[in-house]
Amino acid sequence: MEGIRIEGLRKRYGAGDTAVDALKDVNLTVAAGEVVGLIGPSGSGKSTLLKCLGAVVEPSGGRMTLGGQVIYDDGWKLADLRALRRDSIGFVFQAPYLIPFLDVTDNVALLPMLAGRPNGEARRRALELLQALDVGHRAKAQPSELSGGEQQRVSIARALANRPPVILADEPTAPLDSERALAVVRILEDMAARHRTAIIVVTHDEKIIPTFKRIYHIRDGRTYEEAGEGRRLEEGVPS
Ligand SMILES: Nc1ncnc2c1ncn2[C@@H]1O[C@H](COP(=O)(O)OP(=O)(O)OP(=O)(O)O)[C@@H](O)[C@H]1O
Repeated sequence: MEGIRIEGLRKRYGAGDTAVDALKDVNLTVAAGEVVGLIGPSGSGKSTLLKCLGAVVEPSGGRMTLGGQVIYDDGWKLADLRALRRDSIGFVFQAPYLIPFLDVTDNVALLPMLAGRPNGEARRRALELLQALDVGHRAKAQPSELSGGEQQRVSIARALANRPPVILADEPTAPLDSERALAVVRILEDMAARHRTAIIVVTHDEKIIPTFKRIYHIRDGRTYEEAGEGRRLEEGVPS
């Protein structure tokens, strides 16, 4: 399938007496065009799961499919993990991590340029995305001249710049007020639907948790799907 499918994923750090089983049995699917929430207490394995999905950390077993491609099946199935990270996965973090000495357009155009796109084409695409995210008027500004919400929208544009099939967002709304946090989620949902991107949002943020149609909980290295549809259905059931 397109999107993300994770089956029986495991990750053990270290060996012997000091080994830590950070992921014991993770099962999760995100369809192309869908945004799901991932919630879990500190130490439950969220960061480890994102690092495995982002091909930053090697799992110990199980299977992961991204954008229709098996990337891990009891071992990496791709020789070039850097190309996978660059071309297939967009990252959005709690802090926007924009490059301070590049203007907003070049922050977004940088990855496509590194992937070999001509500069003019990469900048045009960057501008389109910035406009779609309502920060087109700030295209020539330096990151330091932007508000926190504007910087986060630029970082979402950057994550979308290579049209990745998958976006991993780690606490993307933590520093934002309610209105801006909800706006970021709406943008992610809109972008997922428009570009058929599968998006996982790791969050503790009570402001945005009720907006997810589907939620996975992770506890002690195991995932559980919450009956998110049920919450909506309950609301819709006449009393
Ligand atoms: N590099 C590592 N070496 C050994 N153990 C690790 C390593 N990274 C994480 N762990 C352990 O794996 C478990 C899961 O950690 P992880 O960072 O994935 O949790 P988390 O849910 O992201 O937590 P938090 O919300 O606090 O960031 C924890 O017990 C942690 O101590």
